[in-house]
Amino acid sequence: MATFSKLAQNDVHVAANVVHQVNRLLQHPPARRSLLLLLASALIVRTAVFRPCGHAPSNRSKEKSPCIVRERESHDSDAKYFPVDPRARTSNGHPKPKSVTSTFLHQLRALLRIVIPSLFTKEAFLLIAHSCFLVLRTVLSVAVARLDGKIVRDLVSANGRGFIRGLGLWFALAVPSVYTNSMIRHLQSKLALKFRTRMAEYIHDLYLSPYPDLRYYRVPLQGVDQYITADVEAWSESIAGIYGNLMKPSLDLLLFTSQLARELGFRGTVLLFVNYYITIKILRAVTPAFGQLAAVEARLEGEYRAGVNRVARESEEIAFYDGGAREREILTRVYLRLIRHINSIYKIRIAYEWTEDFVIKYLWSAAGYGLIAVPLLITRKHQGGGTRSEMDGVFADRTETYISNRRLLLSLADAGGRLMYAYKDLVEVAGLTGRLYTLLSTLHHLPKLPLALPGDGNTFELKNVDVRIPSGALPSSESCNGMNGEANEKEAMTVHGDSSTLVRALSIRLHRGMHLMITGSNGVGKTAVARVLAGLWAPCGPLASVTRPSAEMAGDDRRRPRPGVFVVPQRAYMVTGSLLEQVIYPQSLGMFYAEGGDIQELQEILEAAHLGYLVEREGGWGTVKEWRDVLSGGEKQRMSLARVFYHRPKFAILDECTSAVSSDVEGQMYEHAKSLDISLITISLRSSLAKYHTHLLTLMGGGTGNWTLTPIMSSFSPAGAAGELEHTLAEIKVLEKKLEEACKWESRLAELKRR
Ligand SMILES: Nc1ncnc2c1ncn2[C@@H]1O[C@H](COP(=O)(O)OP(=O)(O)OP(=O)(O)O)[C@@H](O)[C@H]1O
Repeated sequence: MATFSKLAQNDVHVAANVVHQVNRLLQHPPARRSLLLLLASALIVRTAVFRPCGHAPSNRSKEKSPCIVRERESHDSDAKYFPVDPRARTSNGHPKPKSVTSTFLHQLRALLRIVIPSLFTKEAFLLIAHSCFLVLRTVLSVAVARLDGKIVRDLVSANGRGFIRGLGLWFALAVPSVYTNSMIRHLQSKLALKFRTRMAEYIHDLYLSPYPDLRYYRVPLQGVDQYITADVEAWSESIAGIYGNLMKPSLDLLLFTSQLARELGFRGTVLLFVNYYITIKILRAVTPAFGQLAAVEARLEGEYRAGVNRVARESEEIAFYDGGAREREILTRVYLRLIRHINSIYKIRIAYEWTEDFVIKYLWSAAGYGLIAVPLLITRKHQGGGTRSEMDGVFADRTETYISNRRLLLSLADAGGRLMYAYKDLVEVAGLTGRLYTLLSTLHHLPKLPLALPGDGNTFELKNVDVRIPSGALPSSESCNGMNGEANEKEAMTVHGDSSTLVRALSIRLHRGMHLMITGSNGVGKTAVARVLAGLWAPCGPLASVTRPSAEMAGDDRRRPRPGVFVVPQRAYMVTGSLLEQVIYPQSLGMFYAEGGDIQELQEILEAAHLGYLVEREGGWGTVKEWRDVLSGGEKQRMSLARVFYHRPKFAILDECTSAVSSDVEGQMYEHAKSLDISLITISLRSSLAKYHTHLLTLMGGGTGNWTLTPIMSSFSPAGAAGELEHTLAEIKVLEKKLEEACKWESRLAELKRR
């Protein structure tokens, strides 16, 4: 115990001695106070920021959810910070990278609002802590420079005690110095991660918006995955780094210059600033457009990544076609374009880095020698003469001044170098900022879909709807007009023009219990009608209106809500996850169990979809596989139907989703859906399906936009209904042929008139 207390006393003594010596070293009370203040704040920050690994929160449920679904109002109000600036894009729609301009500052401000929403956030706190450590590091650097001079002075004047004391202080200063350096690195990484999380959450909220009128549908940006993954990461890292990279050398420059100015006098200080000016002029002249180069590199990376993703996604089809060589050729071309660009950046960098090295390392050092020589050679020349000990003292003083100033000048050169690197980084950040801004402004200005009119909740109605192909561009030119008044008129989707109208003035009204089959030849616009019904495409036309059935909340007889509309697309989609999650999609596993999930019910649903064997074959409900590859085409389609049985929507839109299923199984599934009180809207060319429907919508095509809606009489025999459908399809073909001929005659007539 006595030993411990002695050791403790020793520690206290050593610490007191260190503080005393540092105080003496700094000499100036304000500098001393600020150093102590910074050390204290460093310790507080250390405790607040470093959470020991063993101190994980005991109650996981108390953890903040990583997903913030933003309020609708904040989505809308944020849009004003992201105006679409056409000058920020190139002709092919890609963002035009910027140098450090006002556009960059505007874009940066808009993005920083997202990652640091207020001063009372953890991000702001981390930034302040980071700044404190940066200031502390500069103060410590000055102290080290002064101490360096002092140690050499003691050595030259053979002061053994002073030399030993200086060495002790050297180690004492090393402790806060290394601590400060590691904290700066740690805080920078933490800041980058925080920025990334904020930005990723914000983008996820916009990209996969839960609001029906903001629903994600084909963002008109090529390689959107590159923007969301690599660009967000690179931007966060760069922004967190650039702050330290700019602030630290700027602080160093200020502090070292002020320290040096005291030694160099007026003439030396002016020369120092002339040196800065010349350096900036030279380096600005040789700095290439790094921002533009970085943005082009990110775009080419995105194209290469998209190519690899496409091959992975469509691997089986490519293998069937034996298209490996062709795909390799395409990928190689994209890859070589990327590599050529990176190589050209390297080449451009050589000249820049050569100049930068020469100016910062050699020119600055030479200028430094010159500046140090000014007081030594000129100002103090007249100080010669005196006794030997006086001369020794003068030499010791000069050596101390020389060593301190040389260290300060070397640090100054280093700070200058880092500032130049930071400038280069800043220009690169400008490119990334431009790309992220483009993504966010595009997401904020995606054309909103007009909301459906509230009906009685059980009716599906289209009135005077023109079905047109949307351009997918941002709202700028002509738009669909007339839907739900002026507000929607402005916001509705843009269109290519009249030739894009697939169906004109479509009016259909479906009640529960009615089943509609939509037919017509390929490319006539059947799926387009489904898109308008589902709300993915805007209905066009001056008097257009849509009434959609509403969802039914869970009640006594139902554990889960019943959607108004559920669409099964042509291409079966399998989600990442277990077999169970395939059936309940888009519901989550958590929701399934929260509603008292019933596995027996799921098994019955699979039986109804003729997939009862699947659970045993695949090793249970929890099996996770790449279902897209594991299930056959027909199985995937039956799984899609199983989802319909699980959710039991009021209306199900089935877009040719049973084409790979045998007719008898298809029929049984249709009957089962009807027995669950689901009204069917089927898109199909299979005449055998007509018998399960009450109405037939036939799209004429041929550019006319015409359509017919006829009831399928229940008194008809199935064979009769099928016969009627075949007859209709044959008639459509004849009409289409006639229309084609009419077009030819029209152009011939026009030609004759011209003559
Ligand atoms: N996003 C789009 N951009 C441009 N054109 C589109 C778009 N979507 C559909 N089209 C065009 O609209 C037309 C109708 O397409 P749709 O998918 O509705 O046809 P369909 O009747 O369902 O055909 P199929 O029977 O072959 O499935 C087609 O000519 C198609 O090329």
